Amino acid sequence: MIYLENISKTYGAGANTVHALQNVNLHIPQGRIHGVIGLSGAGKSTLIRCVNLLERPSTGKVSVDGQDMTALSPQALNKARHRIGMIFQHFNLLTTRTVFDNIALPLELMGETRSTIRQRVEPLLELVGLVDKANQYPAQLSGGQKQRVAIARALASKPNVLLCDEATSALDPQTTGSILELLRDINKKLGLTILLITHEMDVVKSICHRVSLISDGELVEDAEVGDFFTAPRTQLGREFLNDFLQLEPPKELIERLSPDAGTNTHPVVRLTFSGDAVSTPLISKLARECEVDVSILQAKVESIQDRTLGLMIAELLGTPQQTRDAMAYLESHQLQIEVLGHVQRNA
Ligand SMILES: Nc1ncnc2c1ncn2[C@@H]1O[C@H](COP(=O)(O)OP(=O)(O)OP(=O)(O)O)[C@@H](O)[C@H]1O
Repeated sequence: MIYLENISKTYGAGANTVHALQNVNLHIPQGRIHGVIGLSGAGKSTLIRCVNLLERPSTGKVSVDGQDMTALSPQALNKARHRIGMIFQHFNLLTTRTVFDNIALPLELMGETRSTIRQRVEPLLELVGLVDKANQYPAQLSGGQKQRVAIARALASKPNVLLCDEATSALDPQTTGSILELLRDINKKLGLTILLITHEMDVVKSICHRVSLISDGELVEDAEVGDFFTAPRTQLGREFLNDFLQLEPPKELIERLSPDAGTNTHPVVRLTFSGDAVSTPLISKLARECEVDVSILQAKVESIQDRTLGLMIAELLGTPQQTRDAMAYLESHQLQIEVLGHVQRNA
């Protein structure tokens, strides 16, 4: 449905050149909800704006629904954009128009008659739960209601793709939840393909099927959400995950952590379990079989779509040989182990 092939985007020139996107390849099949995450300035907005050519890529090809967007004439591009709705962080509603008239705007621009417009807008008001607000103005609405109007407006021209540019970033967590619920509902009911960019892992966890991680203009991960949350492949992916899970060693322990293993130290490890490992009593088995003591400092279990993810920060207490055996044992049971550092025994 959406294909980005070798997309690069450069802003400025000479010493001011910014490589906002570099050789990005991405395929989003029809009916999927795809999230793109990344740090501020990574290139997320540029990426999403390249899909409907609000930004024209410097090189590469963008196809949506079988159409090569980069090859279209201005008129044909305008028409193709009717099939691609977009919503924004700050809603972008016209303050002088009522809710009804905001939703009607794209249809007016398409030259539809008043009766066609009414027939189209009324079910959309129903879909987004704003029938009773039809004659109100944006200033009279909450942030969540404004975003509902923006969603209805984006759907007015019957698009088959919806682009969401940080659509929930200006909303409180509860309202975010209700907007995500609405997007999920629309995705199911209308079979709409949704591409969203966000810096919030919660958003990805809640509604995305697949996620891409972008860093300095490059796509560094692209995975099903369950896989990304259970086994991110890059350091940045792990940092996003750790921020989301908020599983860091206690502060006083961080201060005592040394990167080097000494003769009288033991390792502090972060363990990530998924699949069968979550429901297996591995830690007690580990203690018995490798004769190490395991001191659990923090632990958490998360459900991500159909997967369960367990996380733990623990100290492994034993002789150097015993702790090596323990780590080999854990690895052989498909746990991911990250050694956070070493602390002095009896410290
Ligand atoms: N019109 C522009 N002219 C020059 N540089 C730009 C322009 N738009 C974006 N950039 C630069 O391109 C890079 C990517 O920006 P972009 O807005 O796509 O990132 P982002 O991941 O969406 O960031 P944020 O989360 O902060 O919105 C940044 O270095 C930014 O400064």
